[in-house]
Amino acid sequence: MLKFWKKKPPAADQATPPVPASVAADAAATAPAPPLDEAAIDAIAGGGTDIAGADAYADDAGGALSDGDPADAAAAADEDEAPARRSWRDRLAGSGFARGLASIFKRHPLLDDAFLDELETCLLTADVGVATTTDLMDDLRRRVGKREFADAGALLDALRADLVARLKPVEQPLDVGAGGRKPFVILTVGVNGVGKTTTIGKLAHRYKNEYRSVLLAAGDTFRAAAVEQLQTWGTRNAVSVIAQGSGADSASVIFDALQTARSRGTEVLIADTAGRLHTQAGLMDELAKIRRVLGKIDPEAPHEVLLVIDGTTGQNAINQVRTFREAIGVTGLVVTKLDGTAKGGVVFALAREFGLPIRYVGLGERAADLRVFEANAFVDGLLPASLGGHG
Ligand SMILES: Nc1nc2c(ncn2[C@@H]2O[C@H](COP(=O)(O)OP(=O)(O)OP(=O)(O)O)[C@@H](O)[C@H]2O)c(=O)[nH]1
Repeated sequence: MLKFWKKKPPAADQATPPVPASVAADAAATAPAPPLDEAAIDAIAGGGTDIAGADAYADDAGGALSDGDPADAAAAADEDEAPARRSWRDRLAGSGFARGLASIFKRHPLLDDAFLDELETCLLTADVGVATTTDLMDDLRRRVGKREFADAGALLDALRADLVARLKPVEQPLDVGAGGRKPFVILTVGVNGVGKTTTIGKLAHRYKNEYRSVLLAAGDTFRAAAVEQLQTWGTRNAVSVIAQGSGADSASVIFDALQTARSRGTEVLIADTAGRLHTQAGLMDELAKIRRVLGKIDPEAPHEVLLVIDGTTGQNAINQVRTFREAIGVTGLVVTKLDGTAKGGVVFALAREFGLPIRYVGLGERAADLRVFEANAFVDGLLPASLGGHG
């Protein structure tokens, strides 16, 4: 039994945020489109019709196709790149995990029981999860018992190696050029407020910087501000956004966007969806509908279903992955908000529980703060750089 439980129960799972009850009226410049008629889509898709003029199509569909101003995009890029890119350590230093570990190694020069107990508590409170913590601590206690470590520095090296080994299997970057799919369709899903729209903006920035053509689909038709937010990212990065009025059918918007992307030869299509609690069966069904209608144009689409997880969520993230995986099938994860006060340990819990690729992590709000997940950099960012004479 873990010693931690004898002292203090773990924090209760953080509740997921509520669904927004209303949408801002001013964002709905166009009337909501009627719900998507899947029979009509069969007719379009079956006929293999491609759209001749994407702009005209978007307008006809009551959509707003906002092309970004390259000058704005350049300014945004300057703004994002101007200060030197901050290191992983810099970004993760504020996390509960990093601060806890730094403090333990500073206060305990000796590898005694007090040190090991505190380390165990730190892992658990940082949301690493009971199973992983048990594994890790059993191994460290055994090796300390055998006097395998000459000093705290040697134990730190062992801890680093163990943590990296746990994350290496999920270090699988997303290759949007894979298989020559055009467009490569990314569908982003997740509960409310986890950072889906922001992540899409950052991805658009990243792919544009890789000289890829990108189109965004404003499929979050529930929260009007999400459409504006996406259009702002689109403008900043000179990326078109396909949108319809608020309350429009999400599947219809994303279907339009895929048609448009195909007709333009766009390389990457990224679709936003409304935040939904994993307990809302109706909204979860909507995701299945999106997959169905995309499949009518391209049976393999979406090529990536990215589930965005808020890094501060704690163990509730496990339930979210489970439910979204059942509803739509998840192929990759993005863990956001690992900067600031996030505990960070949930990344280890997710890796152990699901083994799903962690494609990106969010280390801040700026475009350049979305990083391709790297196990070594992440673990090094959490662990103390040096033991300041205690090693
Ligand atoms: N510090 C930090 N903030 C982030 C990060 N990613 C997103 N955010 C912030 O999180 C908040 C919510 O982000 P959104 O992109 O609106 O979240 P969403 O999932 O689209 O929200 P809904 O549409 O309501 O479901 C915003 O204030 C973002 O700036 C990150 O990696 N770090």
